[in-house]
Amino acid sequence: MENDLNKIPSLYEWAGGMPVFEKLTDLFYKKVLSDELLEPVFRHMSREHQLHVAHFIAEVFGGPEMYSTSEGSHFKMIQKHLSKHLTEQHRQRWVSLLLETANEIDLPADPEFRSAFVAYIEWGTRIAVINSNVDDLAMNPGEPMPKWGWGVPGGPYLG
Ligand code: HEM
Repeated sequence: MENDLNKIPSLYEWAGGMPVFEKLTDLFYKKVLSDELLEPVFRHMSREHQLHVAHFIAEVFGGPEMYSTSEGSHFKMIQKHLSKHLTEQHRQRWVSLLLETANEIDLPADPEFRSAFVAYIEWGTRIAVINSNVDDLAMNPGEPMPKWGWGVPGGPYLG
């Protein structure tokens, strides 16, 4: 019993599970496709794109292994960004629209969750821009998915 009470939830659980991640990317990519800077980058994205991104982030945050077992892998995700020639301007707009969406869908707004969320988004988007400016990458196709945790705060504030 004591263990249950003391168990620190994953970022995935704290966010509210898969429906929350799917809602986040659904609304986010609607914004992206109405944005004049990002629309040309995403115009040809696959129909599954937004779901795959939801499942990828959910898995990184401790959710089920949906992306890596049936939709892609860390290696395939990295490959999707190669040669896309993304700029810092693209990245900043992407981050800004995602955070705007997070507020609109009431993603948990506590300091601990948001600091972990933003840290991951900063990390992931900066890597996406770096990879998008090369045409090839020496990477092990079996590279495991990244795993993100609560960082310095160590968990949510539970009163
Ligand atoms: C944390 C940051 C990011 C994550 C987790 C992420 C995740 C993903 C994933 C999982 C895919 C593969 C989707 C699929 O399998 O259908 C993908 C593709 C892609 N991403 Fe990202 N991404 C990130 C940042 C960015 C940024 C900042 C941009 C551009 C501003 C970007 C542009 C793209 C594009 C253009 C594709 C290919 C879309 C297509 O043609 O299907 N990504 N991303």
